[in-house]
Amino acid sequence: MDALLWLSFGGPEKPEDVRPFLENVTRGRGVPPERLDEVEQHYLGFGGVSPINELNRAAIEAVELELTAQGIDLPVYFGNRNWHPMVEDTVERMAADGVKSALVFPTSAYGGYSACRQYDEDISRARAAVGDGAPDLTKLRQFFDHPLFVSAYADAVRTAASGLDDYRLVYTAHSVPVSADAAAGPPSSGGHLYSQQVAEAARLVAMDLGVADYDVVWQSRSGPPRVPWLEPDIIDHLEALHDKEVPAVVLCPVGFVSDHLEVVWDLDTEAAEKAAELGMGFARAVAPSGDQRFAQLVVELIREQLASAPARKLSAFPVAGCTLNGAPCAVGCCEPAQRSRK
Ligand SMILES: CC1=C(CCC(=O)O)c2cc3nc(cc4[nH]c(cc5[nH]c(cc1n2)c(C)c5CCC(=O)O)c(CCC(=O)O)c4C)C(CCC(=O)O)=C3C
Ligand SMILES: [Fe+2]
Repeated sequence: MDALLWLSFGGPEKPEDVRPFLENVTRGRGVPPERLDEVEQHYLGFGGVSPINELNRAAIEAVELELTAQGIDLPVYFGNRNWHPMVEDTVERMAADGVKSALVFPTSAYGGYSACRQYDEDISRARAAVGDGAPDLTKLRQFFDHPLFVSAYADAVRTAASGLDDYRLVYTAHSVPVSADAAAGPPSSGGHLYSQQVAEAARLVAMDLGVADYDVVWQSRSGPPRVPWLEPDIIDHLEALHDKEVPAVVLCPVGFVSDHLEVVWDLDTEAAEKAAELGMGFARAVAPSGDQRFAQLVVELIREQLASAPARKLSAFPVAGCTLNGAPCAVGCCEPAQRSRK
C-alpha cells in the first residue's frame, strides 16, 4: 500500500459555494427546490461555511501523527464526493505521485446506500475519471461497532450529561428513504442494515454508559414530502418527550463521525430551540472526529487490513464495506432508493 485516501462528503467554504455544492449533492435525486432553498439558508446562516472540511483536515492531521507514532509510512490524501478537494482531482494527483494502490477511509461508520455504497460509487467514478494508471483503491470496513468509536461516543455523552441529573438519552442519525433502508444490506439479508446498525451502535454506547432506556430517532430528512423517510424526526420526538414530562435530553448524533453542518443546524440550532421553547434541558454529545481514539481507530483499521487480522468489533454483525475499486459488498447490496422522476 502506498497511501491512504480520506474520502468524505465535502461542504462549502464560502457563500458562493453553497448553491453549487447543494446542486452536486442532490443532482438526479428528486429533492424539491423548496427544500434546497431552505437548506441554502441554513448554510448561509453560518456564513456559507460548513465545518466539515476543517474537521476533516484536523482529523487527518491527527491520523498522520498517529501513523508516524506507530511507524507506518503512508501519506494521506483528502478527497470529497460533493466539494473541493473533489475525489476525482485527488485520485488524479495520487496517480501523478506514483501511487499504485491505496486504502480508503470513508467518513461514515455504517452500511446502506448513502453511508456505504455511495462511497463505493465515488471510488469507481474517480478511478474512471483518471483512466489508465488510476490506483487500486481498497475501502476500509464499516466501524459503527468498533470499541474505539463506541467508547468515544460514550465519553462524549458523559461529558454532555454532566450538568443534568434527570435526562433522556436520544440518539440521532441521518434519515433516509424507507425504501433505501429496506434495500440496505445484501439482498439475501432482508434489508434494513442501516437502521439496524444505528440501533446496534446506540445499544453499545448505552451499554458502556450503563443506561437502560433511550431512544433512536432521525434527523435531516430531505426529499419530496410524499416519499416516506425513517421516523420519528428529532423535533417531533422532543414534543413527544415533553408530553411525557421528560425534563431534559442529551442528544447523541451516533449516525455521524463529525460535528458538521447537519449536526450544528438540525441539533444545536433547531432542536436546541425546540427544547428551549418546551422548557426542556438540552445537551449534545460531541462527535468523535476530534477524539484521539478516532485517529487510533483509523490506524487500527489500516493495520487490520494490512495484516489481514481479525476485526476488533463489539457486535455480531458481519464485517462489511471493505471492497476493491468501488465494488459493492455483494451483488445488489445497498441499492439506492427508487427516485421519483418529477
Ligand atoms: C445517511 C446519510 C449520511 C450519513 C453518512 C455520511 O456521513 O456520509 C449523510 C451525511 C451528510 N449529509 C450532508 C449534507 C446533505 N445531505 C443531503 C441530502 C441527503 N443526505 C442523505 C443521507 C445521508 N447524509 C440522503 C438520503 C439525502 C437526500 C439526497 C439523496 O438521496 O442523496 C443534502 C441535500 C439537502 C437536504 O438536506 O435536503 C445535504 C446538504 C453532510 C454534510 C454536512 C455539511 O456540509 O457539513 C453529511 C456529512
Ligand atoms: Fe445527507
